[in-house]
Amino acid sequence: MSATLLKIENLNKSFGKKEVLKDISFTAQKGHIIGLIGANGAGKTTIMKAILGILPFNGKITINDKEVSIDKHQPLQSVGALIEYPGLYPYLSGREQLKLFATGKERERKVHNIIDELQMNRFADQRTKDYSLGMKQKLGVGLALLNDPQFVILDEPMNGLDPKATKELRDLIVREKENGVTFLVSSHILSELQRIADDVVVIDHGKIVTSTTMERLLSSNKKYYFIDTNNNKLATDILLKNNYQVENKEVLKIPILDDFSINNLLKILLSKNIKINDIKQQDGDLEESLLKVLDKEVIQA
Ligand SMILES: Nc1ncnc2c1ncn2[C@@H]1O[C@H](COP(=O)(O)OP(=O)(O)OP(=O)(O)O)[C@@H](O)[C@H]1O
Repeated sequence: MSATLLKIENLNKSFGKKEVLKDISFTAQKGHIIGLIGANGAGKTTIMKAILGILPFNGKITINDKEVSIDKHQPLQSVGALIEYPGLYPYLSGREQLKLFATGKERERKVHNIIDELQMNRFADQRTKDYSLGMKQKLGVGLALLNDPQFVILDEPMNGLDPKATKELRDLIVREKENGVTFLVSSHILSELQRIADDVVVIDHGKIVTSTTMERLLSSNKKYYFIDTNNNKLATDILLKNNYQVENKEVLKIPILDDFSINNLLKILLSKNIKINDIKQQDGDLEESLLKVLDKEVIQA
């Protein structure tokens, strides 16, 4: 059996004359967490709706090698999803709604487990009309995970969650992944998914900009030395003359490239009587580099 759970080939979608998805192709391997990253309006929700067969599209989508479309929903039986805002019944409690949607055997156990896992005990018996955005979001995630799905699609699940709830949700996703569940999780904030996603698909204006592993994306992030001296202007001039790159001249910001040697750099500065006040190493801001990639795409488009 193939290790590919989801396969999307040449997915195109227009609303009227507006092309919203342009030739999207990617796969999700079983047991992986795939982060779908893109700014608001990039097309994340539309991709998810296409996978769930709730809108017509051009192209081919398969789950476990079985085709999904607006009128082929059979492969979706083992799929759980939270798309946009969870549709909740305001006068039912969270527990009642979970009971309503629990299927198969052991419904009580499923409801009990999910309330426990998501730490919803405190508010599970309140009517959802009184829930905060974060509580609604948790219940929405609970509904998506309720029936022991093989594949879970979560659209911006961290929306409205405080840092503690965000961490709990991240931990839950990772635990479920360890049980073999596959996830497609969207966010417009890379750092929300940075620690959990195995693979990442970055989309912008309906096109894939990058599709790679999270590890590779992170390793493309530059590292820098930040050096403060008694004369940063002079130190910058000296380093530029010696073919170093210096990105910021207030405090010297020097990218660490392949053949970089901090010893050689310091030797040069010390030989010119420059005094080093401070030196530290730091990773670049991945979010920032990603935005640069996206900006370039926008300019080229
Ligand atoms: N039913 C619709 N009719 C017309 N345009 C639509 C429809 N649904 C989505 N769009 C447009 O498609 C584009 C992609 O929307 P989509 O909701 O997929 O983006 P997104 O990446 O999920 O963004 P967000 O995080 O803001 O939801 C947007 O320009 C949106 O306005």
